[in-house]
Amino acid sequence: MENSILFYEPEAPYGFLSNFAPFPINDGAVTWKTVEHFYQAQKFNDQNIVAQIHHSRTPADAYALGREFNEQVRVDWHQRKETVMRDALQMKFTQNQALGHWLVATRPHPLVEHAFKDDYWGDGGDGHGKNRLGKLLMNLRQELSITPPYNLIHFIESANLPTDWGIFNMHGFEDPDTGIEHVALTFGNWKKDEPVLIRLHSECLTGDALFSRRCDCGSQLRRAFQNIAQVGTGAILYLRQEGRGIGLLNKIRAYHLQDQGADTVEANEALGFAADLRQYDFCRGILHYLNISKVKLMTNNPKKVKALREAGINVVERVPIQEGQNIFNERYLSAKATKLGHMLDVIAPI
Ligand SMILES: Nc1nc2c(ncn2[C@@H]2O[C@H](COP(=O)(O)OP(=O)(O)OP(=O)(O)O)[C@@H](O)[C@H]2O)c(=O)[nH]1
Ligand SMILES: [Zn+2]
Repeated sequence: MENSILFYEPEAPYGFLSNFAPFPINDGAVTWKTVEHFYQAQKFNDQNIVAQIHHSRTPADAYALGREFNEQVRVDWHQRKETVMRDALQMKFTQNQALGHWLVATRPHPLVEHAFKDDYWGDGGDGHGKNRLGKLLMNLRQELSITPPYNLIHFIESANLPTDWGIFNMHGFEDPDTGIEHVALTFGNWKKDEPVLIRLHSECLTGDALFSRRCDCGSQLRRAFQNIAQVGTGAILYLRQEGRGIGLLNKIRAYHLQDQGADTVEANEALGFAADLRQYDFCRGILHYLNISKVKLMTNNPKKVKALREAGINVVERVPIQEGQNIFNERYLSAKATKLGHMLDVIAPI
């Protein structure tokens, strides 16, 4: 089939789809090194054989043991094997969180296990095979693509990003509803339940890229990078929510009104917008992809803490990030403190 994704070797492109790929699964009692270890072991009632397969060093060893004891395969194996494989794939792609997002990202391409020696699970090398593994993966992909958090954001691709504070990993996402692109920058590694230092940073072209002193964004972004580099691990979710969600040109219109005396909230409202249009629920999908469930959030904005908690993210600590106060942004910061509830030690009156 044209534009199919052919996979087989774990080290090759799309190798993460292979049952030999090094992603552990836990069946509630035991952790198995790979899907192949789990699958081969389910063939047998004899617990000695199961133990030998469980401890085998590689998936190839597990596969060979499954062949070696072929005479002792349970009599009902042929009826059971599809259910066993489906359960194994469900565990693999939901317990290894990024994998589920990678699987969904393969849409709409057909998935084919290009296995010359296997015309049941694979395509038999020339397409005559049943490709049952590819079909189970496509069924799971369809299921995940309509299930939170996989349907909140679509992972697209990752790349390295050398910065002034070290080499970060950049992960690109697309909001399936709006098409808006978002970026997450990660540094270092973390375990699943470890609290991670993060920043939800809303895009501010003027502050982040044009060195504006009208706001505190650019200083906060630099501080977020510094803090993460200092700690050694962390993530910056760079959210395309320019202008608190009203966009760049409307923000310039709002600035124009502020040049004539309005404050940052009055200007939004004069343009017919609420003070803050930003939504954060899609961040749950990004944090799920990054395997982050507990955060130390760098923010002065209580709404971001509330939004993440409502999205089921455990905000264990708020880390203040008061940076870049100056004569040009003191009115803006005062308005954020008095009208938007930001936790700022702002010195100047409105
Ligand atoms: N509409 C509007 N948006 C502004 C104005 N000044 C800055 N912004 C936007 O406000 C947002 C600031 O985002 P952040 O710094 O991530 O968040 P915050 O809500 O200030 O809270 P912190 O996390 O404490 O920084 C950016 O999208 C800016 O473009 C303004 O006067 N009007
Ligand atoms: Zn700004």
